[in-house]
Amino acid sequence: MDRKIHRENDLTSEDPSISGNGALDHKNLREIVVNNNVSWLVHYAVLSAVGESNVTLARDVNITGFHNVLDMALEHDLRVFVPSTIRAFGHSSPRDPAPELCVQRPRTIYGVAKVHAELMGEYYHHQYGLDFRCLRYPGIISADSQPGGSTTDYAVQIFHSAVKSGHFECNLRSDTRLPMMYIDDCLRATLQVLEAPASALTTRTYNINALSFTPRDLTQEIRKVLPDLRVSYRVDPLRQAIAESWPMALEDSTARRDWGWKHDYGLPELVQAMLTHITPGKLLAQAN
Ligand SMILES: NC(=O)C1=CN([C@@H]2O[C@H](COP(=O)(O)OP(=O)(O)OC[C@H]3O[C@@H](n4cnc5c(N)ncnc54)[C@H](O)[C@@H]3O)[C@@H](O)[C@H]2O)C=CC1
Ligand SMILES: CC(=O)[C@H](N)C(=O)O
Repeated sequence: MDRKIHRENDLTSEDPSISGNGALDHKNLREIVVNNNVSWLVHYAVLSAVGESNVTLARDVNITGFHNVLDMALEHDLRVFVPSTIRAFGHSSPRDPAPELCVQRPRTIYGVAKVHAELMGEYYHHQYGLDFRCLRYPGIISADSQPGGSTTDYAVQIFHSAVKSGHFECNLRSDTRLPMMYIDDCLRATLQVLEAPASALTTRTYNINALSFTPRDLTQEIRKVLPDLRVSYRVDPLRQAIAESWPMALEDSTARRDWGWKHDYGLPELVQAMLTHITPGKLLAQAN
């Protein structure tokens, strides 16, 4: 990519070049675009798990914020990438696997906003020629960021607990299978789709899949390294219901065919990478 990818900063950013509401601040967004010679808008800003408790704000950030991005893209001839999610599906979607094109009736403001983004991006692509690209991410597993309360976060928290106390209390049933992906695969897929020639793309919203596992599968794999790990289950009925409305896997043959998507991390590699990154020293530093 010849020009910069600029990350919109969040509301609490200490970056002096950014002020106000990030993605909601049209003037500020324009300044960033112009001053940084931006060519791609990579739009990650979102209210996810917390969105449900403040729907008005979630609507502003997740829907109005994306409208700002679209307007800016047309004004300045930019290309747009936005991630979507397994949350863009719902109870009435096929679950194993979820195809790229199917019924999507999510019941959270986060999921509804993501479907909205998929459709608006595709509309702008067909109507105005916007180069819009979107990947539906599975649950992303990363050692770098602390779990923020999302339903897939158990699969991050378990590593921190395993190293810190040797005990993890899981809020999902042991047989709940969800699609997941290690962060390195996610970032590589994102760069790959940004760099793919437009002529290779047969759709603008792609599913990407890596691995699917249950809390029990994950526990067994971690125990190969940390045999003393104890896991107990206290199921949160709300979370369990949410997880059961999501796909267990995503059908991603189009991405594999169009731009060569292929994940590197299976379950053993993911566990190895997470435990390598989460050391007791790091956990101590985070606690202080
Ligand atoms: N983490 C995951 O498992 C998955 C993530 N995704 C997508 O990836 C993207 C990043 O996800 P995460 O890092 O997990 O989310 P996150 O919730 O950790 O981060 C979202 C960021 O948006 C920022 N933000 C909120 N309001 C803003 C505003 N008005 N202007 C600018 N920034 C604002 C927040 O401060 C936060 O830094 C999101 O679009 C999410 O939907 C999709 C599927 C799975
Ligand atoms: C899949 C997601 O978008 C997120 N990680 C969540 O669990 O809500």
